[in-house]
Amino acid sequence: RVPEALVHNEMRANERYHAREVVAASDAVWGRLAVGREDVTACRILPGLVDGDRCRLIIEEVRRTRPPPSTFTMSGRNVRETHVSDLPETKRWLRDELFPRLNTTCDALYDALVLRYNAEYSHSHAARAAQPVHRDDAVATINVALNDASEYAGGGTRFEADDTVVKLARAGDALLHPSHLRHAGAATTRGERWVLVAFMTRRALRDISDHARVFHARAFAARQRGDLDNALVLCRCALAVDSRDGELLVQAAKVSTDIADVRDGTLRYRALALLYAARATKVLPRSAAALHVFGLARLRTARRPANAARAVQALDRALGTEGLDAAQRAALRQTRDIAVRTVAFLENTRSR
Ligand SMILES: O=C(O)CCC(=O)C(=O)O
Ligand SMILES: [Fe+2]
Repeated sequence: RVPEALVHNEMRANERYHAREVVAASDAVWGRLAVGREDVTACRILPGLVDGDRCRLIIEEVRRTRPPPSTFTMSGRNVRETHVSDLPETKRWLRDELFPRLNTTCDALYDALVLRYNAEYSHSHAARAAQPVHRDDAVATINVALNDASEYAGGGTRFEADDTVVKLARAGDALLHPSHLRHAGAATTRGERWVLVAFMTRRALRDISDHARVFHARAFAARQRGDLDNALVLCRCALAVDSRDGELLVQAAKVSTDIADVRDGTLRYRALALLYAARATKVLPRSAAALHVFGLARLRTARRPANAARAVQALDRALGTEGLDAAQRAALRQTRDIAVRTVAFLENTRSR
């Protein structure tokens, strides 16, 4: 068990580290704005927040904007986005009208984008008009529908923790959510979906939104340099902030597996890996990475053929997921072969 004091100290160090990081980022944007005092703690739908004429004006401004829209790293080529900093009229309206009206505790706009998901460009799974699961680098995110949901199929904002998709019906409806909640842009499968997304932060970040992401990055770096004990402490810190982050659970399972393999051959860390991996597959039931690490953990703790058979099942499900590349497929097949041989081995030793 990781001592609580250690976790606490890491938390404080992280708070300072992250405050610096986010303040540096928000210094680059549009400056300080006066706002109200209402806290943002959960998702909230704000029907009719913006009027339809404004939505049309924003779309028109994007359409006539040259040079071509900038590229946002979260999205594939099937999602086009334009930074609001390239849209003078929309920027003025957002800063002087919408942002003050939202009355959040945020005192800065970190960034804002107009996104355009077009189903036409979606030829393959990897090129869907979607965004992967992520956190936004901010405290609160406002997402404004710029066109009606009747103009497209699919789409909406998916929240990982409860696997719900929020779809806004009318142009001008909005969704306000804490930026640290892991979410994705669900695939638009027909037509075109337009949204304005604005990321709001606080300059004095006392209630920092994004510890889990920063801890996760530090855990990853610690694991890369072979500092497995620290990697595990950092995973624990991140999980203390967000126990339902699937990618983090995968990472924690990998670190525990590494410790078991490299240093501590006892069942302790293997059991821990299995615990994290099982939780990861609950949060991300269709993730090849989660299923793979679960298969490995299940295999390495298997004492009976039924346990090893469960590893084979998980690996089969991983092999059935969409969007695998050749290397992932080969690694999964290899683990599956070992699992199949382990089932046979355990059956043999038992029958003797
Ligand atoms: O399409 C959506 O609703 C989500 C967009 C989003 O999460 C983002 O741009 O950060
Ligand atoms: Fe987002």
